[in-house]
Amino acid sequence: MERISVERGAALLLERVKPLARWEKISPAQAPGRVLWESVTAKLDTPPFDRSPLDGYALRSVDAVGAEPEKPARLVLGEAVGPGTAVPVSTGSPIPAGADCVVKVEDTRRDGDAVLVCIAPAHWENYVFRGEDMPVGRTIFPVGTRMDWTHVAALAAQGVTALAAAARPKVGVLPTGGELVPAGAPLPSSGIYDANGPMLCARLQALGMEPVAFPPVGDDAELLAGRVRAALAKCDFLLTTGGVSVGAEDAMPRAAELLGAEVLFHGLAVRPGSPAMAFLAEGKPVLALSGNPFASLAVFEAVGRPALEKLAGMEGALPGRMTLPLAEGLPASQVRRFIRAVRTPEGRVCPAAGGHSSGMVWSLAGCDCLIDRSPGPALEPGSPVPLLIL
Ligand SMILES: Nc1nc2c(c(=O)[nH]1)N[C@H]1C(S)=C(S)[C@@H](COP(=O)(O)OP(=O)(O)OC[C@H]3O[C@@H](n4cnc5c(N)ncnc54)[C@H](O)[C@@H]3O)O[C@H]1N2
Ligand code: MOO
Repeated sequence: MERISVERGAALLLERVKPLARWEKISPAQAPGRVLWESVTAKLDTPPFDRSPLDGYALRSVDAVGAEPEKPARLVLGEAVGPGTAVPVSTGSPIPAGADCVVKVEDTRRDGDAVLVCIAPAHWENYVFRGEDMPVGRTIFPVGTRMDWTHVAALAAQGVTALAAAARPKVGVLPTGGELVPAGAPLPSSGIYDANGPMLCARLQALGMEPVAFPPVGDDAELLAGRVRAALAKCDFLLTTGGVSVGAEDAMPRAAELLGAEVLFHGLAVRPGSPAMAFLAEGKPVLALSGNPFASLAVFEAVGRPALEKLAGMEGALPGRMTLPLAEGLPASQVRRFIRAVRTPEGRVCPAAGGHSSGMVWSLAGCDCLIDRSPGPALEPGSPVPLLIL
């Protein structure tokens, strides 16, 4: 089994995935996690009128040239701004025609029906122009934008009630392994509850995809081939876990053969997750992850996620990457490793507490990144390491 780099594996899968050609109307409230099928263009100027950013007086700056606390400019209060006349305004209210500035209330004193302006305002000072935020016709969010809650205010301010979002990819999740038991069933001796299925479904949900959970299937290649085929009929992309290694019971490579699949790769040069494979069956992509839950998570993030984001209409989107110094040292490694980790408030990265060996899941909880550790000698605390952000 030839092991290829994670990047090569991701590229091989990515090039065989096409964005879905389905879309649907959603409301702004449903926007978080969704991808725009069409650009959103401003239909109205926002703000819709010139407005004051503070409580004070709108006036013509030429009427307060040279004003100082000891030598204030006196302007009569009126309903309209004109030579020598100011109009009281409050934060967010329209600035009356004719004014070219607003003086904040703290920089003024009242004098009967007049206001004493104690500073000389500049032309257009404290003046928010109509359309300054989003002018009519501007593309506010281009096609392919993956929206989150931070996009909602702009949509709402534009009065948007419906927008066209790419359909959420239906991603099947099929855990394999004779030892697996779904939640709620009694646990036989040498059985374990399926952790990968629920974990990957939760991850897909968080990424704005539509998970389709299939019950765990045993290690029989023929049975597995049938279940993969049936699952592919109900989804756009299938994730499986388990059964990809070299053990006699590892049924996935044989199932792929039975399906007449085109294998894209089998074996990645990374730990954990090295036995992962990807193939096309029934014209759809399958990413077969190893059974070890952390291995399945890491390879899903590095290889599966870019392909799924392309399927979802986010062409070229890659998982976020950054580099941070290690909070503690790492031992030497002869192979490339993904290490579950947490970013600290001090701007460092710390391997997760708890066990890291095959099958362990507790230490995954609360992780927010993976350390992408290249092969090499031990690393001192403070050494910069690349991260893949979850
Ligand atoms: N002789 C060799 N043996 C193994 C090799 C190897 O190169 N030579 N590779 C090892 C590696 S690395 C991994 S990873 C596993 C991959 O095999 P599978 O994909 O078939 O994974 P399993 O053996 O089924 O599971 C590994 C581990 O994770 C537990 N597991 C599996 N599925 C789930 C699930 N859905 N929820 C929770 N836990 C799960 C499973 O019980 C095992 O403990 O092969 C190694 N062997
Ligand atoms: O590489 Mo395995 O996927 O150690 O867990």
